[in-house]
Amino acid sequence: MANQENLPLYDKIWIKRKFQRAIDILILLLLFSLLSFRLFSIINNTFTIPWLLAFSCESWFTFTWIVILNAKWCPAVTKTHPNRLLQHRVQELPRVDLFVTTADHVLEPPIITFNTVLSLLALDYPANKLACYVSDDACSVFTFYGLVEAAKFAKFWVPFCKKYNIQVRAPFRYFSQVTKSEEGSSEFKQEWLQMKDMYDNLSRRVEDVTRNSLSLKFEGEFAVFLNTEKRNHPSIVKVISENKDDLPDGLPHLIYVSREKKPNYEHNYKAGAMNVLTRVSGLMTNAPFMLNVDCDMVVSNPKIIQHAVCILMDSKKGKDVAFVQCFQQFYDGIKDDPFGNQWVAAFEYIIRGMGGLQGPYYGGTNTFHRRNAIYGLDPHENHYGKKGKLSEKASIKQFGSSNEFVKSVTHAFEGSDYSTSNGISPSSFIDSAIQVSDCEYENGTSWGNQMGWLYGSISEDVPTGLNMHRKGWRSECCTPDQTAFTGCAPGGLLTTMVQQKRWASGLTVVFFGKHSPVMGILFGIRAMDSFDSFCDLHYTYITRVSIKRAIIKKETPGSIASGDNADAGRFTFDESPAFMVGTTVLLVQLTALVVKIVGLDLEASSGNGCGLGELMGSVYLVVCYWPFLKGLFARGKYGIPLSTIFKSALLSLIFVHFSRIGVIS
Ligand SMILES: O=c1ccn([C@@H]2O[C@H](COP(=O)(O)OP(=O)(O)O[C@H]3O[C@H](CO)[C@@H](O)[C@H](O)[C@H]3O)[C@@H](O)[C@H]2O)c(=O)[nH]1
Ligand SMILES: [Mn+2]
Repeated sequence: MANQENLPLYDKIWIKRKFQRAIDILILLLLFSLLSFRLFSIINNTFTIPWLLAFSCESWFTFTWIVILNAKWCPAVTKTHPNRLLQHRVQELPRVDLFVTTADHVLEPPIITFNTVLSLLALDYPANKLACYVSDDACSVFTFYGLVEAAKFAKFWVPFCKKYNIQVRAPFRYFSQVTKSEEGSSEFKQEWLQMKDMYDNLSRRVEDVTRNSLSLKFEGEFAVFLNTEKRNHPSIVKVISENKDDLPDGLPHLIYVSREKKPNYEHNYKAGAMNVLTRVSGLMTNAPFMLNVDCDMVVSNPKIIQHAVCILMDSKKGKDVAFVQCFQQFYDGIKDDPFGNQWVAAFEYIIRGMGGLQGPYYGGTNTFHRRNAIYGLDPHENHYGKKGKLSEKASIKQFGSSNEFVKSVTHAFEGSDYSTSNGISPSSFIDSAIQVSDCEYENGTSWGNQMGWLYGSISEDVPTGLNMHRKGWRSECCTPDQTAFTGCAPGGLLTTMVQQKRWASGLTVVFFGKHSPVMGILFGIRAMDSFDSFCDLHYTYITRVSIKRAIIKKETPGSIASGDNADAGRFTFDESPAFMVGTTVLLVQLTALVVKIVGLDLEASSGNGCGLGELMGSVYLVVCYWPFLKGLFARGKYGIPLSTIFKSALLSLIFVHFSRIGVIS
């Protein structure tokens, strides 16, 4: 019998998809024939600008398709074995620091954030190995208040979840799924009612306080928030709760961090926040691994850390893994989502495909990182130690001027656990934590530049992940049967537009920036999206096939609407001109179909008319615009406003009129 100790903690299984390959090749052939058609057409025609644009865009699409094929064609899944981890290595289970970022208490209400935090505090993992750090870029007293209250509730909620092995540990998700305590022992029913009551109380209190700031007194621990402004305030670091006795079945530490902000100081968005959390946690708990989640993600598989740790701790394959990426999955998404916000195809094909190569890209959330990789080591240095010890001067230059922090980096490099087990608790590091959260701390250091989360783009995840792969690190997907994290996908057109626009502009910066993937195409699949959007825009413009996607990337709406939870699963409309385009396209297609069916097809006899191909094209487009078709007949916010329908009808009439004149003449 094999020695259990030597069994791998995870296996990688390559999967074959022959049918998919056949389809992929077919598409490639079609793309090639389109290109040759263009090339031959130039022989008979004059060279025009639209021809050039069409040809360049189609060449780009062909090129990206080839790159995508490369990524898709050796998909792999990882299979983790947490039981092996637990049977033999309980003593050695590593610490994991948990990071949550929030930046706006209006768009990201405290209730959402503290639910994320509660789902993390309730993870199935020894509580004394976990610490949860929340970065608040809004410096919001409401978020802080919510966390303080949530920590009190956690004392009851976490034991309840563990006792009854509840799987969904974010209370708002749990209570929306289990709305009655009908099943289980009478003891369970009683405790369920208590929990529900406490949770309802908690959310009501936090909501009341958020709505009416007067009821909150700026005393005691809240005093520091008096006179702070979102973009102008000193660093605030507060240990909300502490597992002082180092109990595995206690609660993880909970720490609130709001880094210093000053006008005229670049704060570097989420990347800046992540680097501050990295330093504060380095001082306080210094876990070798760090999990980062956005405040709108919740854990839906309480054993996820065990799975991820299997990958990171595997003695053979795990050594050169810098990060483990869990997929983003969504609750309450739109059924048959017209925007593709749930990324189903992307995960299933592209990301799994990359899993068989150097690994998936870093998605920005739901990711476990290796601290030493974030600190800039490459896999070789991590394994064999850094060549020659860094002099004190060099370390300060690289990591900043906190001696305490530099000391913690040395410990991290040596792989030694030095903090709480020696009886030193997080609260003894408050002063140094405040120091490393200051605006000026990073001046002249390597933070955001060669190491940590990289600056220069609002899509910090792309350059940060690329940089890891460039250094030779691998990454792995972690997809246990039970979904690891769930979040809320944008539901409406507006939220989608804002997100896509931000991604496109962020990615464009990456594409042309310092860490540009142009040098390493294979690493750059995601950043290529930026160029895609550029080509999409021009291409849709020339062909007028689907102006919808072009519009999504053109518009610049003012604010992020995050509150479309109420509309979960439904497509909503308003008076925005953005909807006019889709409605017009739909009406034109419908008119074409009616004309064909009723037999008003004047030009058919001239041999110039519409055949089966065009008919199928129109039907296909109508299917693509299904949500709009439903919108034509629905009323209220789920229906297209009458004024929009009227304007679109006018536009399509004009369009149809001129097309017919064009054809007849
Ligand atoms: O100055 C900032 C801006 C944002 N955030 C936080 O960063 C996260 C992501 O920001 P969000 O505005 O929600 O962006 P999304 O487009 O929803 O996020 C996706 O895209 C981002 C950029 O590519 C990634 O960082 C995210 O992880 C990924 O989920 C949220 O928790 C924010 O609170 C900050 O902490 N500080
Ligand atoms: Mn988000």
